[in-house]
Amino acid sequence: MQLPTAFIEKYQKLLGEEAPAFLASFDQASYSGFRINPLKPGLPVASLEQATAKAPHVKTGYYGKVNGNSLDHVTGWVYSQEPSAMTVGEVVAPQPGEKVLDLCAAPGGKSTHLAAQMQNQGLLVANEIFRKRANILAENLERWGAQNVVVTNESPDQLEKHFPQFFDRILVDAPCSGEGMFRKEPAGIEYWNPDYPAECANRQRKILASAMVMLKPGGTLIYSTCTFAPEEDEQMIAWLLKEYPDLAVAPIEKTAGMDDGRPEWADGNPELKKACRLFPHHFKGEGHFIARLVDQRSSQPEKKKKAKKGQSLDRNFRLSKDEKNLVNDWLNTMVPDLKVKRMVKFGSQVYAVPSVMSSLVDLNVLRPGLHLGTLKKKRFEPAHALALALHASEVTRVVTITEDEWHSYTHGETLSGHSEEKGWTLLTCQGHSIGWGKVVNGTIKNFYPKGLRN
Ligand SMILES: C[S@@+](CC[C@H](N)C(=O)[O-])C[C@H]1O[C@@H](n2cnc3c(N)ncnc32)[C@H](O)[C@@H]1O
Repeated sequence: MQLPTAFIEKYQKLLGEEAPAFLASFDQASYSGFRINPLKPGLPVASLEQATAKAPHVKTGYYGKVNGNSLDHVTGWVYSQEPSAMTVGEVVAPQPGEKVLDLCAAPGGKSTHLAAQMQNQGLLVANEIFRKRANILAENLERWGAQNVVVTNESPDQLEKHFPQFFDRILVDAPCSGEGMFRKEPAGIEYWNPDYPAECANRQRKILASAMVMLKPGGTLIYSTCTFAPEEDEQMIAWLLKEYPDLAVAPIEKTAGMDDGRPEWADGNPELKKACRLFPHHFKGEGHFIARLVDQRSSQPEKKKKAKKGQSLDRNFRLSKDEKNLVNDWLNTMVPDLKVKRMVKFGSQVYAVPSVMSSLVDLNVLRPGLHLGTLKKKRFEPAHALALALHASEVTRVVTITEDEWHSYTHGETLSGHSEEKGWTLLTCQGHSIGWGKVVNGTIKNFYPKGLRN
């Protein structure tokens, strides 16, 4: 690989004796990996057969490639993620019930990992600044079947106005110079110049300043990049510690091949050793930097905010009584155990909002929670996202189809010869919830979203 001379000289200086091994790693093959989804009701057997090894550092992680068109992938039983990137979610370690923010979230590798650990309890806000990327993020989270995720499309400085001191845990997986992606995406090398890391660092400081506005006293901030540049890594943590004296670096458990942070590449503060570096000449992955910081102010018990008279968290998004009844009747018949405490509509689209979510007003929200379905004239049509978030055991009417039929279904075809009982049914294939069908005169009408058909 043709690396820029200035890049080579920089790392020769920084790494000394280690530099030849580091630079040689750019000519070696890159690593692929995937995580399995514990929110789904079984193991993705076909994908696991493709795994080359278990990733020892991530509970749900494996080395190997998954097929993007496979049943496992299309139904969200697996997520393809590079093995060093999956270390981040493991360090974030969100707990069920917490309020968590993934501030730079698209396309959703880390968000899906966080959602998996939260077990549908609490709130994960997955935010992305660019609309197109935010749409991809929402799609990936929908496949993953997480029920407690709100997807927003805001810049960090807008988001901070909405969520002051709100989150228990914030991940800033920062836009960076991406030196750890050179092997996978060599085109990225063209953007690199000696000043690029410093430019990225300016942007990262702004993003981190917004993150700090949103962090609760006593909360945890996780900062990660996929670059080796000290300006964006140790020097960024040194800056945080100076700017926010309440923050302290917390240790990260390191397994084979993981390096300590390098204090000598910043201000010499030995605390920086607690950060984690993943170098491709030591670790089987593309490269990452991760630091965990804890706010040492004591956490305060939450005050319940009273909605002002005539206002509510969801004003503008309320369903009428009739609309609510329509949705609840459908849910009670088809998914009796799904209890929706907070329901909103965006246009004709109905969502279940995580109850600890703040107001939706004045926030650019793509997905305010689990998409339940669409209000049609006097009827309710369930959303594809709802099918992907449910297990067959939770749904009163289920039809199991073969893999060949699943292919036909994804092409938009109707299915025949299954069920005589009229009405909605969840379709499953090899235990995977794949979407909705509606039985009419012995055939199953296809409700696979047109935009996903192939
Ligand atoms: C490293 S990527 C995130 C990858 C993601 N966390 C994942 O695991 O799939 C950084 C993200 O930050 C977004 N970004 C770019 N500029 C930004 C800014 N000024 N503020 C916030 N996010 C920004 C990018 O669009 C990109 O999606």
